[in-house]
Amino acid sequence: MSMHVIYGGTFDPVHHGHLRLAIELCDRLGVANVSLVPCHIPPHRGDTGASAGQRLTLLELAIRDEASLRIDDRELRRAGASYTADTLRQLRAELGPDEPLVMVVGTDAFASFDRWREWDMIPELAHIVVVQRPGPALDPDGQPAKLLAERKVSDPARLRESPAGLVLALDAPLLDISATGIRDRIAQGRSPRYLIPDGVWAEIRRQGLYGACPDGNF
Ligand SMILES: Nc1ncnc2c1ncn2[C@@H]1O[C@H](COP(=O)(O)OP(=O)(O)OP(=O)(O)O)[C@@H](O)[C@H]1O
Ligand SMILES: O=C(O)c1ccc[n+]([C@@H]2O[C@H](COP(=O)([O-])O)[C@@H](O)[C@H]2O)c1
Repeated sequence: MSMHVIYGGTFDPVHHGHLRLAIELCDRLGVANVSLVPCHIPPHRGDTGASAGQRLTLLELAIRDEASLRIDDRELRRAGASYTADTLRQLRAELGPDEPLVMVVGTDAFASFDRWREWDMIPELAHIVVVQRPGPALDPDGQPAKLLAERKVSDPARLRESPAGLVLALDAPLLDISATGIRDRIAQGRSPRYLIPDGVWAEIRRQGLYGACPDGNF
């Protein structure tokens, strides 16, 4: 039985931390591809530095030569805030009731999982892979930690045994890169090279995104 894996984010801009994790997920979960799902209007955060269309263009440039990475632009085609429960419901309707569906989040995003729209529906629709990122540990008394404790598995193979409902805490090596750090760097006139793909940086400069100077040094 195949398994569908989605990795959602604002990707403002996409960076090598995201891309490396997506490749690592293919290996660890044993899937041929992972779908990156850029959000249209991110819930629970302020305005983005680049528009949804610009973030999509950067993502397309980033994965152009990588067959195992796909873009699922369904959130960009929906008006309003991009709620993950809506995305998973749409995907579940397309995949049918039996195919395992997996959603990937970093610990920073999972820490506030109980503030997501219809969060308690999400484990009914998908498995959750939580990837450890540097930062504060989960509040042991909070709902996300409870969900993890109740549904935790450590073997990725378990995800193939049911369509939804399990939480896999994945200890993958992560690159210490954040989109915030990249936006700050660019705004200060410093180079983000080797943190993001060269094609993404060239496009950021071409469009003058995040305060980049189009004529500046590569
Ligand atoms: N370096 C990284 N390695 C692995 N996962 C990451 C990394 N950076 C972000 N993620 C995860 O990718 C998803 C999307 O992240 P997002 O687009 O918000 O990137 P970000 O770098 O955290 O951005 P920002 O700094 O703007 O918050 C989240 O689940 C987040 O935890
Ligand atoms: O559905 C929600 O209420 C919700 C609230 C916060 C974040 N999310 C999703 O979590 C993913 C990571 O979010 P972010 O802000 O770290 O890019 C992204 O796909 C968001 O759409 C979803």
